[in-house]
Amino acid sequence: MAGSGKFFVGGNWKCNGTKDSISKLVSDLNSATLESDVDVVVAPPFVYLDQVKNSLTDRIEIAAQNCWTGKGGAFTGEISVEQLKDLGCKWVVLGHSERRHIIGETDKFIGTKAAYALSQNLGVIACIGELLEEREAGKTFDVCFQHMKAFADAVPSWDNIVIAYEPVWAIGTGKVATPEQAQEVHVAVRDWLSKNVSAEVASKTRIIYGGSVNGGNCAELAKQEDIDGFLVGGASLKGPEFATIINSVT
Ligand SMILES: O=C(COP(=O)(O)O)NO
Repeated sequence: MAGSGKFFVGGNWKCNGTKDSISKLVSDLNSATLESDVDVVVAPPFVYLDQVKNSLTDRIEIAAQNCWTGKGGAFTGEISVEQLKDLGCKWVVLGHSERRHIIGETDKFIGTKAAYALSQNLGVIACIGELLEEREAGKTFDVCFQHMKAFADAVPSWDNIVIAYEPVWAIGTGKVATPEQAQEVHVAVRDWLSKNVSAEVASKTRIIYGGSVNGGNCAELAKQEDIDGFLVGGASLKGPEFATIINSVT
């Protein structure tokens, strides 16, 4: 299991950065003082994974933002799990709403990727979350449970999975979920795991929140019993602020 701390914080850099800006960000992360019981992961764009892995402190693992569904080969433009592991990746983000709603990845396609990644001992940060119109229609739990079922139907084990609840309406908008809104879904997801997988998996699986987390709102969110960390976008591109977020999870 890649990382077994009680808490987990990921930085999803998305399609951002240059060699120079990433060098500065890595330097800021290397000089940060980080809490001990938090597993920390950053997910650079593919093209910077090697640079980051070879310059970042070992205290922080690297993740990919996507992967192919199986072994490499004649799949133009894809990146295989084997290649990601060759670069030192320990995790991969799968099911991110930007890949579901911009790229059009389906639950089944995402599940296939998750199953293969886990079969090769690459940890999976499994993203779930509803659109604003789905929340407004009272379908938040239905959508999140649909995403959970798609992962559960595909994965060989839950040992190396972190669940990231990321309400789509909070991603990149500055409209962070309230601690109560986030906690309500995290509790429901943990209960779903207990009922559909096992009480043990429900208890040990880290469920992290993502969607406009920043240095100002992280502490209130982190106080919630079932928020085990964060998956941070924009604020993870600022080293000192990302360190503040990491250290808020206790
Ligand atoms: O997509 C996100 C969150 O992004 P923001 O923090 O920028 O809302 N994490 O994967």
